[in-house]
Amino acid sequence: MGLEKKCALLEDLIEKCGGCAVVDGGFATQLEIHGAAINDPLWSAVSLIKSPELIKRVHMEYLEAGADIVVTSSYQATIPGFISRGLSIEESESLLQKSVELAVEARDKFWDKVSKVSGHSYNRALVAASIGSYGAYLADGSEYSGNYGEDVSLDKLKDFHRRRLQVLVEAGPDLLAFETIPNKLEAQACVELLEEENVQIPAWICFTSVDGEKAPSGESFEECLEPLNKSNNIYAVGINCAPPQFIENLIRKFSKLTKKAIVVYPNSGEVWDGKAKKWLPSQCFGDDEFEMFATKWRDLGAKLIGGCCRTTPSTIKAISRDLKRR
Ligand SMILES: C[S+](C)CC[C@H](N)C(=O)O
Ligand SMILES: N[C@@H](CCS)C(=O)O
Ligand SMILES: [Zn+2]
Repeated sequence: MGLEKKCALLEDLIEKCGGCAVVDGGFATQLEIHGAAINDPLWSAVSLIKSPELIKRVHMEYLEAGADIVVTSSYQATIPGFISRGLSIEESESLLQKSVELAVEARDKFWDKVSKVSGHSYNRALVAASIGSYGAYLADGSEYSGNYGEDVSLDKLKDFHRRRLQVLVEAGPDLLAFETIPNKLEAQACVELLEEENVQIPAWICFTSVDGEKAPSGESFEECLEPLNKSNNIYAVGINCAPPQFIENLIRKFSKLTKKAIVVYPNSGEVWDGKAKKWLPSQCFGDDEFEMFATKWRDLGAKLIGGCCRTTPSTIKAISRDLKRR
């Protein structure tokens, strides 16, 4: 299936949802709720090695909550990351492939079950392969600073992303989700790579923001979106894992800067301490607040809305209930 047909699948889904599809919530958060130990350089991707069944369970929980799109467990899964754990290249690539398979299996199993129930309100979900930023791989919280150092060039970022992208694409997801991109250079690397590799799967690129105005690097979103707006591979652009109170302003800003669909899936408002590897308490938003926010974000034009870290299936249930109240 070519790029146009895959884009049409996503467009159909958004239409079936009444104009705004629901993305799932914090994947790592739900793993932890089930007791997974992810204080690890591979973070949530450590579960691909240790507990693949749990990954499937978490996908199922988000599907049951009403997610129309599930994001795979590959955010911090990288070939060099797995190799530094003693795995071979072949084993590393097969874990990346597995991340897509687990989500596809969960989606198919769930859809097989609910599609037989008359009057159900679910849609057949799509699977988005997560591609975390270079900063996520560094595991030092630099996805929130954008500070990759002087020696990180466009080519280095493309080299970092290339093989993982090829393997994930080969595994056949419906979408690609570039997550927590903190600067223009990496956004540009991702776009150029999609083109160079002739990828036929629509992608979204989401940035983080720590001030609600700019990318973490200090670059304006006008600059950051410039290479994305020109690309046919990019279906949507937006923000993930930033605090929810920033989102309204950022949707307004993005609507002036792009014709692409807008995707937002903020975290709960807590702040990641990259050194201590834990979430610090901060102004934190619960499910009821997310439900109210979701209506507002939809009315402002967002086409894909969900939650990121520290949100759970109950958050997604609240968002889904709200957005699908027709
Ligand atoms: C989205 S952050 C909470 C993921 C974890 C981070 N890359 C780290 O390893 O510290
Ligand atoms: N999708 C990621 C989080 C991105 S910040 C995960 O939970 O593994
Ligand atoms: Zn997150």
